[in-house]
Amino acid sequence: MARVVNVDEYEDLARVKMPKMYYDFYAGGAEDKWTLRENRSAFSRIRIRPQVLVDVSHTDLTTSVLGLKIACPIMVAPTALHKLAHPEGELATARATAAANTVMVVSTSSSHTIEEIADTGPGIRFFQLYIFNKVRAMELVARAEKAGYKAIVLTVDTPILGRREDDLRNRLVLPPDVSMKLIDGIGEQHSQPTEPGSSLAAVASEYKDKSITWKDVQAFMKLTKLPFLLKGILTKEDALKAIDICVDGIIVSNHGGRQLDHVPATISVLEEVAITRNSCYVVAAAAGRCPVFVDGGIRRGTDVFKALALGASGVFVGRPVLFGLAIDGEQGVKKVLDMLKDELRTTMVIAGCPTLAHINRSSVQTPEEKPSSKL
Ligand SMILES: Cc1cc2nc3c(=O)[nH]c(=O)nc-3n(C[C@H](O)[C@H](O)[C@H](O)COP(=O)(O)O)c2cc1C
Ligand SMILES: CCCCC(=O)C(=O)O
Repeated sequence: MARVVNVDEYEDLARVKMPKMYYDFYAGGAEDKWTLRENRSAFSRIRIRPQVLVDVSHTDLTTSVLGLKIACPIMVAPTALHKLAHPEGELATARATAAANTVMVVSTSSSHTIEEIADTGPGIRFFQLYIFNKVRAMELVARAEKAGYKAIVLTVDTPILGRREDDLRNRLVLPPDVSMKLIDGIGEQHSQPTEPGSSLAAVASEYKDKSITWKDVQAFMKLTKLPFLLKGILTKEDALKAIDICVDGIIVSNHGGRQLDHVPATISVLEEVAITRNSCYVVAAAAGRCPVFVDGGIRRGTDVFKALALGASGVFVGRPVLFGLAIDGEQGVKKVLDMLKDELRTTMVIAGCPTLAHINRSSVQTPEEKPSSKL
C-alpha cells in the first residue's frame, strides 16, 4: 500500500475498502450536505499570519484539559459503532488514543461496553451521553464513573437523527455481529431491514427522550461528581445558558454536519461562543473555568492552529479516526493522531509559535478582516 501522508488519504482508501452502506454512514451528512462541506470550506477561508525570526528551536504542544495533561490539544470525538470499521472496534481506538496520550470520548452508541473499553488499559476517557431514557442514562453515568472515565459529555444537538439521505437510500442496517451494546435491546431490534429507511434513525426517533431541557441537564449534573461538558452548542445564547448552569466545558459542534443542514460551520461560530467564555471569566469567575472546544472538519494541523487562534482550548476529530481505523486498525488511529500532531507542530514552527500560548487572535485573519494592502 502506498504510504499514507495525510488524513484525507485514509478516507480515500476507506471509500474503496468499506462496504458502501457503512462508508456512507461514516462519511455522510444531513440533506444537501451544505454544512458538511462548509465545515471544511470555512477553515480554508481563514489565513495564517506568521511571525518570523522567533526562536522555535524548542516546541511544546502539551496542554491540560479539565486539569488532565495531554500530549497535544487534538482529541478523539465520540463516534458510533467502530466495529463497522474494524473487528476490534473501540478497543483498538482506545489503545491508539492512549498511546497518543490524548483524550478519547466514548460514545453511547459504541459497539463495545464502557467496561470493555476501560479494560484496554490506562488512558484518559470521557463518556458521551445520549439520553435514551433517564433511568438508563443515570446507570450509564454511574458505570462510566466507576470505570474511571474522567468526564461526561452530554450531546445536546440530537433529539432525533438528522435526515441523512445516503442512509435512507441504503436502508442502513447493522450486520448481525455489530450492535450498540450500551443500549442493548434497542439496536438489535432493528438489525433486520423490515422497513425502508435508516434503522439507526428509527431507533433514535423511537427511543430517544426528546423532552430533555436545560432543567433536566441541571438535574443530571447533580448526579455525578465528574466534570460535565455540553456538546453541540452553536450560539452565544446557548453558551450563556450553559455557563449559567455551570457546565465545565462547551464543545462547539454541529455533529459533523449530520444533524441540521444549513447551520454554520463550527469554526465560523467558535469565536462568538469563545468570546462569551472570556467575558464569563470576568463577570462570573466564581463559576470556575469553562473551556470551549470545537469539532467539525478538522483535517489538518493548520485547522487546529486556526481553531486555537480563534479561542478553542482544544479540538476533537471524528471521521479521520474512523477511516484510519478502517484501514490500519489501532496503527491507523495512532497514525491519524500523529499526522495531525506533526502538522500542528510544523504550522507552529513556521508561524513563529513555539508553544500553544504563542497562538493568539492575531495569528489568523478571517475573511471579514480586510488585509491592509489590497492587491
Ligand atoms: C459516523 C459518526 C458517528 C457519530 N456518532 C456520534 C455519537 O454517537 N455521539 C456524538 O455525540 N456524536 C457523534 N458523532 C459526531 C462527532 O462526535 C463529531 O461531532 C463530528 O464527527 C466532528 O466532525 P468531523 O467528523 O468532521 O471531525 C458522529 C459522527 C460520525 C461521523
Ligand atoms: C443512534 C445512533 C446515533 C449515532 C450518531 O450520533 C451519528 O450517527 O451521528
